[in-house]
Amino acid sequence: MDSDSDGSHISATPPRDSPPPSPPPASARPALLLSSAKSRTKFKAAAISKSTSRPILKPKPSSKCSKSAINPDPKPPLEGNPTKISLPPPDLSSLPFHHIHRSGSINGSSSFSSNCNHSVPTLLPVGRLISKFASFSKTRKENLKFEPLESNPTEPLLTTPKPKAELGDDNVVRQETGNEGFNASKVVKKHPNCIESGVSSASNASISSATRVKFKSEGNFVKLNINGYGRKKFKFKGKHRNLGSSSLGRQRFSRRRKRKFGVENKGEGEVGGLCDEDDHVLEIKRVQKISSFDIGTIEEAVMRVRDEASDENLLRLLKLSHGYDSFRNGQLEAIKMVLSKKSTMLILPTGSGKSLCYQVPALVLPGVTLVVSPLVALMIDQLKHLPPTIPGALLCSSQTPEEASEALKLLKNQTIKVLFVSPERLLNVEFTSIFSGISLISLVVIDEAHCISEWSHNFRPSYMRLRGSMLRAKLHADCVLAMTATATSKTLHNVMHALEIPATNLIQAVKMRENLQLSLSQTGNRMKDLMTLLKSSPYVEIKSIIIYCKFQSEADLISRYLCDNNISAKSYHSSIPAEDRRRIQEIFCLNKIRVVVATVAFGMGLDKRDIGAVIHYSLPESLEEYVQEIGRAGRDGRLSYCHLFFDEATYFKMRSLMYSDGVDEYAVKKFLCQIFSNTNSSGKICSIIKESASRKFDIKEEVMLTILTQLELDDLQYLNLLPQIKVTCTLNFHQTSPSLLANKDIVIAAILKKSELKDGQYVFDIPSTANSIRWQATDLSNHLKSLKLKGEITYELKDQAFCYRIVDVPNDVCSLAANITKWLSDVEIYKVRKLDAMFNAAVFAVKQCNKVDGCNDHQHTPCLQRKIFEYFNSNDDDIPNIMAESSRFLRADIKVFLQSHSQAKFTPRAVARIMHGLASPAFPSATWLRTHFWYLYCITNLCFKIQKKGRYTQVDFKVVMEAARAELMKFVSPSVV
Ligand SMILES: Nc1ncnc2c1ncn2[C@@H]1O[C@H](COP(=O)(O)OP(=O)(O)OP(=O)(O)O)[C@@H](O)[C@H]1O
Repeated sequence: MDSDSDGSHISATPPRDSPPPSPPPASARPALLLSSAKSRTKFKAAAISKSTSRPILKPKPSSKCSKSAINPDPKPPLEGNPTKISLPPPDLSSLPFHHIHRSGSINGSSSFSSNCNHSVPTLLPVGRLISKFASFSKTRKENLKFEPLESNPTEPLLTTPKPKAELGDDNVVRQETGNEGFNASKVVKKHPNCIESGVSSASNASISSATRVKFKSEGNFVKLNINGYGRKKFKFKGKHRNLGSSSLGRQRFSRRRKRKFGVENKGEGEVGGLCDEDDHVLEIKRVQKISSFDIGTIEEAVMRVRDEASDENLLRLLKLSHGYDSFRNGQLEAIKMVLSKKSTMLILPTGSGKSLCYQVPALVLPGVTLVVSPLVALMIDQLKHLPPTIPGALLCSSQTPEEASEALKLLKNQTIKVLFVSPERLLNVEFTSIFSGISLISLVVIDEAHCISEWSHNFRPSYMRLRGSMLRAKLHADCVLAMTATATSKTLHNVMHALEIPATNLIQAVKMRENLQLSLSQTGNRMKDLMTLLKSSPYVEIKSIIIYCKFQSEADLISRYLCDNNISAKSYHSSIPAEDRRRIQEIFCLNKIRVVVATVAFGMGLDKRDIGAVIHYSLPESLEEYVQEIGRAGRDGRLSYCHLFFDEATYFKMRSLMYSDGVDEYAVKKFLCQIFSNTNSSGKICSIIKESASRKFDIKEEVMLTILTQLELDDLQYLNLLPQIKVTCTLNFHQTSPSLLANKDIVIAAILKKSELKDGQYVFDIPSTANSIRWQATDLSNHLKSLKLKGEITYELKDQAFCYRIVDVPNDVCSLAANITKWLSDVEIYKVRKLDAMFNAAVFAVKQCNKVDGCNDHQHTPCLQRKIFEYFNSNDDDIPNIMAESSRFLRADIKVFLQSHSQAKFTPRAVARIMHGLASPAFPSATWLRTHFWYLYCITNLCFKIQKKGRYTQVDFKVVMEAARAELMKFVSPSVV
């Protein structure tokens, strides 16, 4: 069923297959951190400055602060040597995928592109991700030329039902079903995504996981992933014949399973089992539809659409290429807009099928469709989900040079129809030079387009550099499709402005799907309440759940706790190695674990259709984040459950954290001085070592990048950003002597001139050496690599740096610094407002909802949907908050703190951070948590003394900063009161 609704409809979703959930047990009132609880329960209007558009303009020169005022060597803000925390470089050796070349692709014989050759490889994603599929290995050997894949002997074949003991969920199921009396309300009907209960749970679970692998749509790959059944019969005439055989095999396999397990599945468990089968049947039918037409028929359909992009022609093409019977809300409109070369902004809810809106045009348009995606994992996932009729490839930083050049070759030959790239790659000069003078790209798709806007919940500096003018100039792309699921009107305006999309070309459907039942509760003991929730109906029966939390440590703790309580769970966050994360996502998708406890890092691009519940253990940072995360539930259209736990203590902590990126004008000015310190450097490569600069200016690396990105943008254009590299090289010679090698190698000659000899090793700076011979730094690095391969040298690189080329030097650094600081501060305020809006919506539902529109107990679908709708459709900047106005001890504490650290240099922000228990590059927690102002000490009911980070988190950060400013003034000149 298509569960999407049109924008006009915002209402509660009546349960389709199961009764409404019985409410989780009432949770305790939250314990307040400080004694001034009264003042915090009242809302007060926030004094927040209003700003709507990018405020930075090239500053006019002022007499005080001119080019000459640039001081290249600012003093560090803190005397002494702050503890240095060095992070290991990312390990790029464990690449997540390879390319598979399958000779003689569908495209080869087609006229998708006039330039297409006859025997061209189709690129498919593969790698360890799928290496364990034995059936696939077979296919590989027979039909395809593949790279060797790693096999995991410990891992059973997914197509084989697992022995009971291996299924971690079994105990859980038994125990939880044995625990049914836990919740008073008895479940009559099961949630369709539920765990099968009873004795046969193991068998059922194994069916479930096995069949899910077989029937899950995995684009190019899975449709080739023959499981060994029914290979003889196939209808497809082209190279995709495996596709047909695969689906027939699936059908047969499914029937056998039905026969084998049908008896045990009777009763309650049957519901779940049948639902799986229903899915399978639908998927089989869809795949059969695609496979039962040959390429000629699809080509003909494409030609018809090219002649006339009518509803009828497009629908026919959709059926043939994707096997779907109809378009969903917004899809047809978006496809038509794109086919008529109109740049379009598309806002559709998560899981509503945005990808289809570029996939169909990719088939029809003559050139390549370039899809810009923020995450490698997302790109891989999207590539996997391309239908077999659309060959695609991707380019990302974690590829080997061979893989990247292979993908580029396919792009140039137009053997692919879709290329996924990261924004960084798209901005790379080497990449864009491919397109100079030729029109290869028909359409540029910006996925997760909200990342362009600094006002979005997910701003990415590299996305900000994507501009309509740049795409036209560098890629000759005359049509842009920007897609997102969540954007406020301010974000939307920003994105459309950046990409030059006319206001009329906006397609927007409802923000949320209707099959999500939203509930929430204020909690005093989240872990206890979470366990209660998971053991009560309907959650106890749901077989696939995501729990979102704010902190990595929380995720680890909860997953351990769940495992200890016989709920199979894994934690997922960015500190977990990429390979392990990939594996966790994979086993979750195969329903081998029931719960993933994750930070925000999990879920982008996750297309698991049967997630039955999303639980927020912590408040999301914004309503956008909330909508996006709950949108991962119920993608199969079935009623799914989303519960949010919130409490004031976590809100205060999160609100405080929002200020951890902030910078002072003073620091920005010093940073700008450093950037432009070499005024004679026009055209040369400059670099700033990230780690040391971050400590020196007390600015986080991401914020430094944001500032540099601002300086590059159209309205300023002071510099061009270059790829980041490690700039310090320590080199050893092995075969030829240095001087002899220098005679025949210009790079070595330059290195000898530029390097210092330390312990027999040559230490030099790569950018300045490259400048001395007018080379690109990346070319010099490549040259060193080739000398290393020849055995001439070995070397080590360190000091990751921002690299840039200066275009223009600002006349007035002071006002430029002021403008940038103001802009950063506005972004910070906006982020805080988003959190306030999220918290307020939760508080409203719990405390103010009159429960007349269908809300009851903890279930607040209608009122939360209304709040979300209002949020996305209003420009209201005046969002109230519950922060304390001040504390009577604040000034006194700051005074004592300054007196006891009189040797250190503080800014008001640095002091406020310490009072909020926030670390910064120059004031790392390793050093500063020793001060007792870092923590708040509380005495619990049981007379235990516990410490909580952030003594003043309940007081607005800006208020603490102002108090610090006043005390610092007094401290510096005691006459100031
Ligand atoms: N017209 C259609 N009919 C039926 N299913 C469809 C249709 N269009 C897309 N789908 C299916 O909907 C699911 C979600 O599609 P897709 O991943 O493109 O969603 P999305 O909007 O990009 O989601 P997200 O915002 O989470 O990335 C996919 O499994 C896809 O095959």
